[in-house]
Amino acid sequence: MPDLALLQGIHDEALPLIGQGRVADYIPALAGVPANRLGIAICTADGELLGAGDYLDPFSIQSISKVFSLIQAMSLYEEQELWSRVGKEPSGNPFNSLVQLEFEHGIPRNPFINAGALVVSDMLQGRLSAPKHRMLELVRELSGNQHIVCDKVVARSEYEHSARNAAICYLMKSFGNFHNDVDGVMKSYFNHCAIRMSCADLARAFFFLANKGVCLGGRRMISERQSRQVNALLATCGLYDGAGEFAYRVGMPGKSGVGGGIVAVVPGELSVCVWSPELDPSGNSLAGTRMLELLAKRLGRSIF
Ligand SMILES: NC(=O)CC[C@H](N)C(=O)O
Repeated sequence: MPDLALLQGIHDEALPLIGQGRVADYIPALAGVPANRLGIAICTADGELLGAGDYLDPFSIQSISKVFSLIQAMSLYEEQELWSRVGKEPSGNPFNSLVQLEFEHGIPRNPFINAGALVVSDMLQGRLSAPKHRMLELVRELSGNQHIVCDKVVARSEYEHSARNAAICYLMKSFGNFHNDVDGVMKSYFNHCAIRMSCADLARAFFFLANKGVCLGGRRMISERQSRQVNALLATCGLYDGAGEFAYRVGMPGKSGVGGGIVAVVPGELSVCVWSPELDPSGNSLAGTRMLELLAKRLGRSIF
């Protein structure tokens, strides 16, 4: 069982890695985040929360929001309709790559790269009257924290530097796989990415994937089968072109974001979130991955 001493030890061991990665700078508002932050929080099967380091500091969740968007789409669309517009395969390419999309006729490889999440956001736009608000409601319910908000400065900064994401949307539109106004969908997508949550919030929010689809508050968010499906996609596609390396080193379904957060789950046992803003070349938190690797090793856990 994880305890505070274990988490503190993992935190202290990863601390010297700070300085070896790079804070994301392609979104100017993110570049200003202090690089020396390091936090870890675990939510155990009985709902208890343990944390070490900066685990209560909110940060930009970025691509971690792609998991929340996917589960919204899974409850609004038939399985067949959803998966006819986005694939279930690892991309092996950077998260914001365009090349594969051209070859594959505008169908993104999976929902956890930008193209896939933008298609999912397009689908949500078609069914939800206030997508930004609904997302906040969802993360507040999942984490049990009513104070979670979106950072408008980060959302604006992303919008002002959105050429590549816009190109992805228009390329998909040219193939008939994007139906709504590009600007409107991108604004929702950036608002989702700019939500601020702490390791404690995210560890609690991902509890449902360790608990067969039922969240901490007791509500069923997705079916048990869907929960297994999401975990399978996270294990194969959650870390962009670093998914294989992450599976090898950590062995848990996980999702990273360029804000430096990574969430992971051991089904039936725990959900965990680590945060450290400096990233490796694939855009995954460098010290964060190390903390998860140490956790998996110390607890002797892996889904493989
Ligand atoms: N990998 C990420 O976290 C990317 C999310 C970021 N908001 C983007 O669209 O580029």
